[in-house]
Amino acid sequence: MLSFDASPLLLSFTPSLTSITLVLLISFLTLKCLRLLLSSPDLHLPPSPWGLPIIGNLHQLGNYPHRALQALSRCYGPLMMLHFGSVPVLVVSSANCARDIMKTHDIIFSDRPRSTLSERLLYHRKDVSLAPYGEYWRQMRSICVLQLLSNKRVHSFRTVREEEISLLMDKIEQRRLVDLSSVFASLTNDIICRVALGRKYSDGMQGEKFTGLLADMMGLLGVFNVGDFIPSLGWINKLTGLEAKVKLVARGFDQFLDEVVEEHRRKMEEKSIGSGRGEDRRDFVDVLLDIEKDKTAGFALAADSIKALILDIFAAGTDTTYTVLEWAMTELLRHPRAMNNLQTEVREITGGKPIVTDEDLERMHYLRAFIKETLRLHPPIPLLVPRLSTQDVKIQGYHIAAGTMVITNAWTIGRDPGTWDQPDEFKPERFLNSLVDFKGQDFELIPFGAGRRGCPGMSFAMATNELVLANLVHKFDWALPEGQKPEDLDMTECTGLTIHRKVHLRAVATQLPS
Ligand code: HEM
Repeated sequence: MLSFDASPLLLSFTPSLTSITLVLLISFLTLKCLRLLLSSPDLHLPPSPWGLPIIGNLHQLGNYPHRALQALSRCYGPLMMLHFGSVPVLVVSSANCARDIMKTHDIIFSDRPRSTLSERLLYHRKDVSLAPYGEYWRQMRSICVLQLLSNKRVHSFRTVREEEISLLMDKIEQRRLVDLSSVFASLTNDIICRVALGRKYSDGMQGEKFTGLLADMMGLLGVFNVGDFIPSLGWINKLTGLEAKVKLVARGFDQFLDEVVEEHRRKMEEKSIGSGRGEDRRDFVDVLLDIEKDKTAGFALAADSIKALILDIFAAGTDTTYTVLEWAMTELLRHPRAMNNLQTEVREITGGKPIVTDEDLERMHYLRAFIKETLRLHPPIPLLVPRLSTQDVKIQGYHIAAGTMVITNAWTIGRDPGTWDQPDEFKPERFLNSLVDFKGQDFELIPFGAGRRGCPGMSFAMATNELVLANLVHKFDWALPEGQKPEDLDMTECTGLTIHRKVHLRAVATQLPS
């Protein structure tokens, strides 16, 4: 090791030289202090709860980070700076601050932080949700929107929705006591499978494998990966078997998707698409293979990108949609008056028709208000999807550095007493004479996020949610299983990325005389 003894040098200094050095040193320090003082407004950081060495604030998150962060924001305000290990994390907990991030400075906050586990599952960010902000993301997102999620495309899938909902009604008719959580999960899976892959994958060995893989993937996407925040602890995943599980699921899905793509290629070669199937019968994989083949999109769509897009649609679209249905039915069973209002509206508008259709939905204002209230109190992804700042910026006078991860607590924002009357009460009526919507313009209600990275699947999800709920209350009366009172209904949330019920929702259906 190098050592340096300064004393002989100091002794050799003449007095005048020493004083010059001293003056220089003092001036240097004064200048440094002045610079610090002058620049201090730029370094005005958001308030931070006290953290621990190495782990920072991780110990304060608990099992339900959206709730823990709400409690912290009550002490530290709507903009807090936390540290998850070594990563600075800005937590946003008010509509005004969310507007600053997702509207005023949207472009600065349009990137996503890296997540090792998700990257392995989603083809190293070749999907849309996790792709870094830039040209690749723009192209992938525009393919998803144009080919699958636009209003026009969503409308074109109406037959699929109607057929699947009709099958659901038949299932319920046969059962009486219904595990609503399970039937909603299979319904949303089946709908997405049909529009994305061209057929259902819910039966037989292949179906079992697919649903198992999907459940595993959703679980893994919600796992908190300590190595992303404390790199020195990355080895823990090897020890716990998490890394092996991620590899297994990623490989399993890759094989499954290879088979799906192969099946589509074969059919294309047999010319079954051009001749036998009409334009609107083509599924998402067909469209992606067309883009790959004729390169009209102006860029090459690689095989991994195709698989990543398909996987993204399942990861982003299934659990979220069924979670809304699950909480909506939970709240209906807890609030008989709301159930009565909804049934009255649906039955009046639908008249004697056997099923509710898309046209009827347009006039169902209570249904819309009811779903908004469900999304306000139970946003399926309460902390949205994290963003990453790409440059230094000032938000509400605070300095936010480039590379800061941003978490927006939609759950807390939805329960802000400054915005809502009796914010913890379930009152759909609050939306009846209100223009507030969840489309990303009103920051007090942002279950789908907002701005450039806002959810492109909103219309797709709402088309299913509205039609399912309307049909369920149109055809059946609903009650809790015998002996269970509405006030006793277990409301425990599960942990993870998408917050659905911990305990499956079961209810008794009684068919109305037609
Ligand atoms: C009720 C159902 C849904 C909810 C609550 C929901 C919520 C969200 C949220 C919070 C984000 C992040 C937004 C942001 O960063 O500002 C997001 C992104 C996304 N969602 Fe949804 N989503 C739902 C349904 C769907 C469906 C059905 C699909 C597709 C079939 C979908 C596809 C996507 C995609 C691809 C992204 C990534 C967008 C990007 O990063 O550019 N979502 N969603």
